[in-house]
Amino acid sequence: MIRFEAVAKRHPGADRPAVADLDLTVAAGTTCALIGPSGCGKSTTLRMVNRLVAPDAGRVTVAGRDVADLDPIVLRRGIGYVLQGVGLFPHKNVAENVATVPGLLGWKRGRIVARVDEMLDLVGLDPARYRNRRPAELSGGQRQRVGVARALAADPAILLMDEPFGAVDPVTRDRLQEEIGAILRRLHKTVILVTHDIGEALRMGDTVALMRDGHLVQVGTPERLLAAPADDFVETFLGGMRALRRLDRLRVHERVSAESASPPLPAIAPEASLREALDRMLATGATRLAAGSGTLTLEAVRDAARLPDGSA
Ligand SMILES: Nc1ncnc2c1ncn2[C@@H]1O[C@H](COP(=O)(O)OP(=O)(O)OP(=O)(O)O)[C@@H](O)[C@H]1O
Repeated sequence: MIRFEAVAKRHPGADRPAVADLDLTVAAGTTCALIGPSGCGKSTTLRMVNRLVAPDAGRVTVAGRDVADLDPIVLRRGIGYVLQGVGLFPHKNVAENVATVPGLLGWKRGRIVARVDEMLDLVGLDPARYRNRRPAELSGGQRQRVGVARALAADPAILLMDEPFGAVDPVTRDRLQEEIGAILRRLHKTVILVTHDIGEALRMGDTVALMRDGHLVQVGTPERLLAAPADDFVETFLGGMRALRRLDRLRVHERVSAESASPPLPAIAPEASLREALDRMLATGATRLAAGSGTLTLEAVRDAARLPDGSA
């Protein structure tokens, strides 16, 4: 369990606190998604858990112990940390990257080799194919998978993820959210996930904590936030998500226009959701997709995303 008790932090030279009077509990084995506008204090909150930032007031406890009383090096070895797009050692290969913490912990070589392969399998990378590659020889999504494998290698109880999928394309991001989310649930990890993406927060979070100006505005299950937003700010923040859920429900064939596609366009199955169609458009840069014998336009997807009363 991770607990923030009346935690406050003002960075040196800043005119206002990055985090103010924060109380938050993340139950063992659950994922808490921290979300809110840029600069609201999410990363500062996360970095107080592994002591990259020290609170000015209040305390942060892990499994009941104040992190301020723990040796930061020992503390960090027990916490996996995944960052956006970076963090892999560029001159080390995939296996060496994944082996970092087990190596620091003095594991025997045979155990490390077996663990590296196990972790690569876990995150969906064939060890034989990928273990000797350098990070530069991987796609963005594969790099993020290696980042997760490395963070989990020494089997930490806690994982801190700061915009872990922020640098990958939307289609890959969706897949990573599903797969990594399932792995973390299965392994019963206690996770704090910082994200800008409300879809990611609602998909991966057992609880979602919405912050604004250093304060916690609302915390609860995704269902609770959607059903009973605490105020207009939460409502507005969730508005985008409502539109995406609407696109999830509508099928491409419901919005296709009869005109045939020429010149050749990227194709989408008529049975696919409009959300998938939007992702395809974002990934390919195309504003029109071929769907069966018709065409789906970005305009049609935009129209569909609007709620009947026009509020989204
Ligand atoms: N090292 C620092 N020194 C001074 N001010 C800082 C420092 N780190 C963060 N801040 C300020 O503290 C506030 C909160 O920053 P923080 O990075 O926690 O927000 P965030 O919600 O994670 O933002 P983003 O979503 O843009 O990453 C911001 O106003 C930021 O400018």
